[in-house]
Amino acid sequence: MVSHEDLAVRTLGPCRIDSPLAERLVARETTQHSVVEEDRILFDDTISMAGGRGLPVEQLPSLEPGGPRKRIYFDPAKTRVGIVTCGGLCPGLNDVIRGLVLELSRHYGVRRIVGFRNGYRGFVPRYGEDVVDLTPEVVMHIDDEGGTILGTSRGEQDPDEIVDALERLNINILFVIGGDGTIRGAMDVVRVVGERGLKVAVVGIPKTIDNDIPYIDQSFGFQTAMAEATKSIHAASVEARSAPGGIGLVKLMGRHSGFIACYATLAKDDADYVLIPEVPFALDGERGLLQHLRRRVQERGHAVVVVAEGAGQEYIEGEEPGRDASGNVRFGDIGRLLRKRIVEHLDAHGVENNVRYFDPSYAIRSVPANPFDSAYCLRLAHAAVHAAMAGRTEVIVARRRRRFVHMPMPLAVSRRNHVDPLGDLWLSVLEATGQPVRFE
Ligand SMILES: Nc1ncnc2c1ncn2[C@@H]1O[C@H](COP(=O)(O)OP(=O)(O)OP(=O)(O)O)[C@@H](O)[C@H]1O
Ligand SMILES: O=P(O)(O)OC[C@H]1O[C@](O)(CO)[C@@H](O)[C@@H]1O
Ligand SMILES: [Mg+2]
Repeated sequence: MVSHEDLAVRTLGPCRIDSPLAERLVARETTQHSVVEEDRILFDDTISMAGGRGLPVEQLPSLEPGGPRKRIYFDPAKTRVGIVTCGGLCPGLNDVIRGLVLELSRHYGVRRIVGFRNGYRGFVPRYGEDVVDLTPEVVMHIDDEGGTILGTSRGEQDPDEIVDALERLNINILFVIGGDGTIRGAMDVVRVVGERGLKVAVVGIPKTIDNDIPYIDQSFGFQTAMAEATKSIHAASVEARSAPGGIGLVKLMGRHSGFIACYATLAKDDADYVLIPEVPFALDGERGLLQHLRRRVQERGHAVVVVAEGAGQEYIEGEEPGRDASGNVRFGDIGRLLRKRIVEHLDAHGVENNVRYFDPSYAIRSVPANPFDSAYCLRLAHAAVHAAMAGRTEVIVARRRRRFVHMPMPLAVSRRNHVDPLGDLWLSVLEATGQPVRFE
């Protein structure tokens, strides 16, 4: 259970400098639409959860609100900022970079902003990466493209070498844009910064198309990626309906969390089966997927199956799961295995079949952000700049139940966000597909 202590935000010191944004804050008060800096946002949102703690309201776990402060820690004229993007691509990375640079330069008057190339290796001299000056002119139209203008990478780097680079360049604020691995890396940087007695703020903007960062509303880029995924489901459905015994099979990203598969399915209500890592399924047997699918094809002539890449890994034999440079597990291809097993099963039962396999893979995450995600990225970037200028460190900025908040990095990596097999989302998926609660 998340406690008050888990939500405590670290700061570099007292805020003694008037913020250039202070005038705009004079009339602000806590409302449905804003939370003033003196206020806190309750963590629990049901009476049973909050009441179950048995605490007076002021002692309930609460989050620090995001947003501009009247007084800030860093003197903008003397502040030097670094930005890095790490991990896999996600729609909106360029929007976040652009938002950071524009907010820092236009509203706070920060003049020295650099981008480190290709993730954490951009700090390490032996890779020979250059450092990019990020000005408003450089970033103005980068949101038109997917990817990240800074490049990204996986793979472990020595936090001491990262902090050496921060020291060499006199960086006061580091923005890290990345997923759980990136945030863990940032926590190592914070540790070394502390050991050396430096005053460097490290603020994260969480990035994951898998939507697997806990305690936040959907992560940026998720909506865009999910919308892209619907195109493959639609194509699979068209193919399936246009051939005798047509079966459209779509594999979507989602290593440990099946959010993309679930939401894309709900958005394009064409799928008959959704398989996700969180819900194990039996392939064989009277109540297994294959029998069910065969009956469905015999009755209705076609079917669409959506599978998240991390689902059903226990069926992939003979292949030791590999690891990527960051140590993340590389899964076997559940889509190809399903295709093989479906064809074998239907052939064995003399059922005509035409299986079409779609693997949109990277295509869903390399596109530019849609307008919703672009706006979301910009607002996250604003919140990140406000947090950093106020000396917050080892935090990510996040939106939780539509409020922008500061969340300590340790909490953000304390667990993974999963589709709850007993929760509302999975229930909606079951209702939309009509598939059984379990294949067992
Ligand atoms: N446990 C860890 N401790 C320190 N650094 C880490 C850790 N895990 C990953 N990193 C570093 O963070 C960077 C990005 O990590 P990773 O490749 O796991 O992507 P990610 O940020 O989790 O994003 P994605 O959502 O694409 O998985 C890499 O340089 C990696 O070495
Ligand atoms: O092949 P890459 O670039 O390492 O990334 C693939 C992985 O990255 C993600 O997009 C995010 O972690 C996963 O869904 C996917 O398995
Ligand atoms: Mg990760």
